[in-house]
Amino acid sequence: MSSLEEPLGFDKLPSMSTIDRIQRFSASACRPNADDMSMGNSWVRDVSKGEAFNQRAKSLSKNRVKLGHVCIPKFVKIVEVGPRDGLQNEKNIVSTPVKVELIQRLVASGLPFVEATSFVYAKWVPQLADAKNVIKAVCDTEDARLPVLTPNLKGFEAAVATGAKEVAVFVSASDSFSKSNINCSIEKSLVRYRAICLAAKERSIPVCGYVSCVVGCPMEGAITPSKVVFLAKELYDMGCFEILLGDTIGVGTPGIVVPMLEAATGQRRPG
Ligand SMILES: CC(C)(COP(=O)([O-])OP(=O)([O-])OC[C@H]1O[C@@H](n2cnc3c(N)ncnc32)[C@H](O)[C@@H]1OP(=O)([O-])[O-])[C@@H](O)C(=O)NCCC(=O)NCCSC(=O)C[C@@](C)(O)CC(=O)[O-]
Repeated sequence: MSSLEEPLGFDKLPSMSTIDRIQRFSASACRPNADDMSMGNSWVRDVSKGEAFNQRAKSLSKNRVKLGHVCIPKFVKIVEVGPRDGLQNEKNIVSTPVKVELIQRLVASGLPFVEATSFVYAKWVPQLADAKNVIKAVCDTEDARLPVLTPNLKGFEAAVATGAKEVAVFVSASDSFSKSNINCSIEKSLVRYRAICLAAKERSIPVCGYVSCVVGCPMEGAITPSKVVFLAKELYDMGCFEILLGDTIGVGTPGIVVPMLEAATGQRRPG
């Protein structure tokens, strides 16, 4: 067993009293600062885009504290995705009022980020066909940010017209997964997301960027970190204020996730 695979004993965890309660539970605690929200501009002002991405990635990797020989993050940002990722796979369609209540209860429980729904093709994802009505009902929520998934400009325009204040784009590190999920190649999806980021910038709408299948794909198998690094940089350069790396099918182990994260945060050359 390598040191990375050793379980972290409870005695090594910081006690909850050492973590400020307000910091843990307030929505603003995890809100990106003005630079983070500015669609990447502040980081590309003085340096080339490649250096900007590396600098940003390195600064993110400083968010760590050492406990014995184990490094853990100083804080963990929780993004609750149940109303979107959870409900999109439900066999029975959940009614709009129940979805709205679910979002409101999640926010009331203290979660500062709740992914509310997605603006996708209803024929493909009928469970979320009521995205407009859900967003109309919750868009004035003040205690949390409620991003929505938008796969193309059509989805982005519909989301913003309905009242969404933050959107997310989602690229896959596997071309096969991309084709089966959004019916286009990785390259074509990046073209779509650039268009979304441009439109979002004009309206000061923050865009976060998902990379899915970061360590494994159900069709292509193992995914190399270099693909993740390439896509994270693409998303960052087009203006995403935050990059989320998803182990979509849950095949990650420390042995493969850690090298991928080190590559993505600029601490090692991607393999
Ligand atoms: C991306 C598309 C739309 C392309 O779908 P397409 O068929 O290639 O699109 P198209 O442009 O050829 O248009 C076909 C029809 O879709 C409509 N259309 C086109 N765009 C939209 C839109 N935005 N909203 C509503 N309708 C739309 C369009 O108007 C047209 O309607 P018709 O004329 O036939 O009636 C489709 O493939 C789709 O909706 N896919 C669903 C993808 C999805 O929701 N996947 C699950 C979420 S991703 C995920 O779970 C991973 C993640 C994020 O969680 C990360 C992780 O877990 O790691």
